[in-house]
Amino acid sequence: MSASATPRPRRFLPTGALNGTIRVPGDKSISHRSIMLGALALGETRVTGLLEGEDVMSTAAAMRAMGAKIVKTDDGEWIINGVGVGGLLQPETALDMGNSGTSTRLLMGLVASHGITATFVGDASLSKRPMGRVIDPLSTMGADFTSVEGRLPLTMRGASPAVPITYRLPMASAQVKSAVLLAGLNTPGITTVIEPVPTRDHSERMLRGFGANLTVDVDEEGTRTIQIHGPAELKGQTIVVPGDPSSAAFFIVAALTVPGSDVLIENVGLNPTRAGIVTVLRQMGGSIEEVNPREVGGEPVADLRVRHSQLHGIEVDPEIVPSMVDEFPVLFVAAAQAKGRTVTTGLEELRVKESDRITVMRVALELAGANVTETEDGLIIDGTGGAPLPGTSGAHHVATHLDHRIAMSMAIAGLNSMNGVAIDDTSPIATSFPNFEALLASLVAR
Ligand SMILES: O=C(O)C1=C[C@@H](OP(=O)(O)O)[C@@H](O)[C@H](O)C1
Ligand SMILES: C=C(OP(=O)(O)O)C(=O)O
Repeated sequence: MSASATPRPRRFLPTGALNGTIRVPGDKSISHRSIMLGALALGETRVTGLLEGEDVMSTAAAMRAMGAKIVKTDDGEWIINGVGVGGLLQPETALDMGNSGTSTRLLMGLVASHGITATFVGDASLSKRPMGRVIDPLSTMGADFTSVEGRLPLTMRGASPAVPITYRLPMASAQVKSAVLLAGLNTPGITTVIEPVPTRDHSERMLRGFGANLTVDVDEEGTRTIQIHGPAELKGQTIVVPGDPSSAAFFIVAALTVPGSDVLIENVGLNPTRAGIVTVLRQMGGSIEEVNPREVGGEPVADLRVRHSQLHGIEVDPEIVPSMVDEFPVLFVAAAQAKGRTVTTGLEELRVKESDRITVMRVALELAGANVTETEDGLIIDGTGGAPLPGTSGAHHVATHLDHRIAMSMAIAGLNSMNGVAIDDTSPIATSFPNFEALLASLVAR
């Protein structure tokens, strides 16, 4: 059981209606990539709206350790001066990835085609997560790894020159796809990733935006073939990071489930490869209105007006899973308060996130009085029909296992409950959403 050095327990009490306007922080996936590509580009990259969560700061520290100059100005803009593709320096000490799978796997891709050696370390949660999924293709490209069973701590020696490969993804993972494409940046020739099931496409969009020669072909079955020509030359860009739909999801579910709520969430990224949660919650009867749709930083964005709604259970189509892979914990919270049964399948990837999100959410929701059955690849949830959940009682605390999404999901479960929901540790929330508790407080009537 993993816990922070100084855990911060908290009981999230019933709030009454949530009302007001909030703006969620920048998208975590886009923030990581803007720092990585800025650090590899020639010239200056300017980023506004960067998520300043711990995960993204781990990426920034690693890119600094490999030679990039990264500073934040007084007005909140981030300025990155890159080293150029091929120019990464050997880090003098181990790269501390904290809790961040995205930092680890994407940076392993970058190091794989540079002639440097790097050691990756992480916290107790990250040290349990499988890295074999990137070690396999990157070894074929010529990188060499030392690890115990493909887990952190791990040392890798990049290949120079690396060998271009054609790699068919064995699981739906944007991190694996991105690791191979990023390795392809400094690999002479054409590196190809074949993606049978589409996953978030921020890497492809941003690599093109920085000037890489990258093509995407989609066949009649929907299989995507992505090719990058290396070595690439990237040029510094100006980037505006849209708000994170994965962070917005907590407040969408809060507003839908707490009676009387009416909340406007501004600037939410709605890239179709990320917006599955909005589709599914609408299928469940949720009132989510898109206001002022527009484009920010090459990504579709809108403000979302969300009103309390009577939700009903559905069978969630497994095909939509990759476009909402991080939103299932909070979807389970919505399902626990819906009318009737919600069935989810095809969620095997949830078992290898910061925690096993299927088992951990089953245990957490049961502790809060919900009716949940665990299957091999999902949960079946019989909802209350809108009535408040009992909540956790006495000294019982939900165990979050160093997983920010478990902590935030169960915080939201507390808002429409009888006793509130007590959580063992809120500190992991800072990995992706440092002002989550402050934004929640701002929506509660005083
Ligand atoms: O590429 C990314 O930025 C991410 C991809 C997803 O992971 P997988 O690729 O492991 O599915 C997601 O869960 C993670 O939060 C961020
Ligand atoms: C899975 C997640 O992130 P990562 O893989 O970067 O740790 C997440 O943010 O839910």
